Amino acid sequence: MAQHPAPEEHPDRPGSATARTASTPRPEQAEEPRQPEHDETLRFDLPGDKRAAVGASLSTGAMVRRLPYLVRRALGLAWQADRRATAAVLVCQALSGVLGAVVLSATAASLSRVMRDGPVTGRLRDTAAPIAVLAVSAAGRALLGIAIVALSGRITPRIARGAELALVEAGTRAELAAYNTPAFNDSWEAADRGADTAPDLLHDALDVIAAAVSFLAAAGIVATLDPLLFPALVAGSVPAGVAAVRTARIHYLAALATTDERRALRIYRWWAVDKLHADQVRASTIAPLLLSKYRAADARIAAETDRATRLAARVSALAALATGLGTLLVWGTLLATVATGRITTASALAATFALRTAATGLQGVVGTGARLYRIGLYLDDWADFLDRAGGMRIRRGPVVPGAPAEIRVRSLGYVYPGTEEKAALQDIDLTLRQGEVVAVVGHNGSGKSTLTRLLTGLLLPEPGRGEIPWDGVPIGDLDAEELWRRVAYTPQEFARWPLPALENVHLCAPGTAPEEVRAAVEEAARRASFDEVVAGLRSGWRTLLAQEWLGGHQLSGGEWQRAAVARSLYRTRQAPGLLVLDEPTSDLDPAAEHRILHAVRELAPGRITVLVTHNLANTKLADRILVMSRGRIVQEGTYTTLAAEPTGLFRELLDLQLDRTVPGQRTAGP
Ligand SMILES: Nc1ncnc2c1ncn2[C@@H]1O[C@H](COP(=O)(O)OP(=O)(O)OP(=O)(O)O)[C@@H](O)[C@H]1O
Repeated sequence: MAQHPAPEEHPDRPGSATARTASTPRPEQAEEPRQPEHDETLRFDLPGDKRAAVGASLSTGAMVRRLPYLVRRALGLAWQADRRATAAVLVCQALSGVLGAVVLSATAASLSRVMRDGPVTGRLRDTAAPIAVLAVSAAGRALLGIAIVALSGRITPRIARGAELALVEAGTRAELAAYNTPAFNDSWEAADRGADTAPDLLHDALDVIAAAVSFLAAAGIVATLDPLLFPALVAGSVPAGVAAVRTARIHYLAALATTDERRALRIYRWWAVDKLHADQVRASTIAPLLLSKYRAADARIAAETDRATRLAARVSALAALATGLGTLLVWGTLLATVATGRITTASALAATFALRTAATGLQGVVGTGARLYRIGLYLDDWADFLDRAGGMRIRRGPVVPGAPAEIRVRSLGYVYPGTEEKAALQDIDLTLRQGEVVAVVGHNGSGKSTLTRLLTGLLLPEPGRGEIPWDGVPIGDLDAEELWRRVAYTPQEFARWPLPALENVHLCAPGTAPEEVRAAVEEAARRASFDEVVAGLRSGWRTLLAQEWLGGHQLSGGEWQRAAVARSLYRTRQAPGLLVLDEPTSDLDPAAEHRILHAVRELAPGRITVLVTHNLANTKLADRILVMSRGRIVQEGTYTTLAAEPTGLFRELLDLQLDRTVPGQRTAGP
């Protein structure tokens, strides 16, 4: 059996036993009180998370009020997924309900006929017709049940895929800044779970409908036999119903309480087994550390789940006790009606059968209804994400930009969420003009990449923290799609798309004929030295480049970077506006780097070019260099002027880059 550490022993958990033990000095040593130190853990706290409140308010009344809406919603999803199958399933369900009622009344009729006074043969003959009806109806119901299962089996995978696709589409419509906010990540996670549960909604809705129909049919028969029995039936079923809702609430809240842990499990799992880090997992022998963190998170989930299960069991036990009393009430009422002669023994027998059916139906409505309600909460998260993309849906202005003649940056500052004490950018004032190549250099973390994300409109200036007008129009007023059509951008962490080489460069809309783009792609590839790579591929431009898939060709890091740069250079044909290359040659050999820098210069006329680099020799090709430190531009000039300054950051960095005399260095020669 796996030896999971007890949750309170987890060293990462602030306040955990181990953390306290590690940081609390023993009395004989405790001369100076020390502040306890704790590592930060993966936490995903959500200020203002509404779901805990929603879960806590889950009550029988709320569930009953919401049930019709949820059933409609489930059917709506099914309708979107497959109209004909949904219509067929509804017809089958209705027919099944009718046949259920027929079975019940045929049972009642045959029982009352067989228990009448008179000769046995006559009584048996009289039951033949209702029994035949009963048999045919029961067989019909069974067949309809099979049809319902088959039809919903056809619909539910379509609902699942539709819900998933809608979610992915909504995700691509969110602002980039969304990814920096915990609330967005959380709402994505919740929506993802909602998409997973969407198909269950149909199953449960169909079960609720079936249970409701069965209850109504049986209750109708009970009420016609003796109206007194009906309230007794309802009262007897209430405890089980309330328990079902309470149990659903306990499990929903437990799932909510372990959101962090479940997310941490996925993260540790990914780090442990993803191909991207498989070499480091082995070489740095980190597996035991990752697995211990995984086990600790798992243990916390197990502890919470056990607690919820114990609580739910207690609620169910109480409900079982109350259900016993309820059963006493129902059967006591039935016996009293027989004893007082309100109904005959034959009717009582029929009522027994109908009462059992009605009780099962009612419990089905409430029990499945509670589950439906819980799924409905997840589905709300999904629907909310589709509407608002986690509150971060891209909603920009309508202005369609042309290739910018001038991009200005005025008093720009930028603070990432959660880093209020340290602005990524401060007081940036800058003008970029068409035809110019501007290099950006500076220390790690000085804000270079952040600046490129703002210039390209991937991030927007926050209110009160400056403006970036493109030809006089604030960047937020530009239509986002149209703006990005004017941008060719290679980020520092470029994508390695799992696509054939040709598509990996042109990234055109589906259906684009290869011959339409081939010449331009080849030209871009030549400029980025990617042509040499393609020449060596087993199927040339048609080779699938997908390092994470078996069968996909593996490129080296530098070869991928050539592909990424070729992509941007190709795009300059369609996007004659702004070319931004963030560290485009960091993995390249000198020959490839040289060729790309030439291409940048060649392509400069007619566009604004921004080149972020740590290799200061590369800045010689720039018309202007911006030197950044701690979010500010601290120097500006050409290579010649900046290199000639006796002091300043550029000079300092240049000297360090040229200086390779280090202690212990061996001198050349014998
Ligand atoms: N998504 C993010 N969320 C929070 N802070 C961020 C985020 N991205 C960057 N930062 C912070 O903003 C600051 C500037 O980062 P940026 O990536 O712009 O620096 P850079 O100059 O490009 O660094 P490098 O040379 O290492 O690429 C850093 O302090 C960094 O920690």
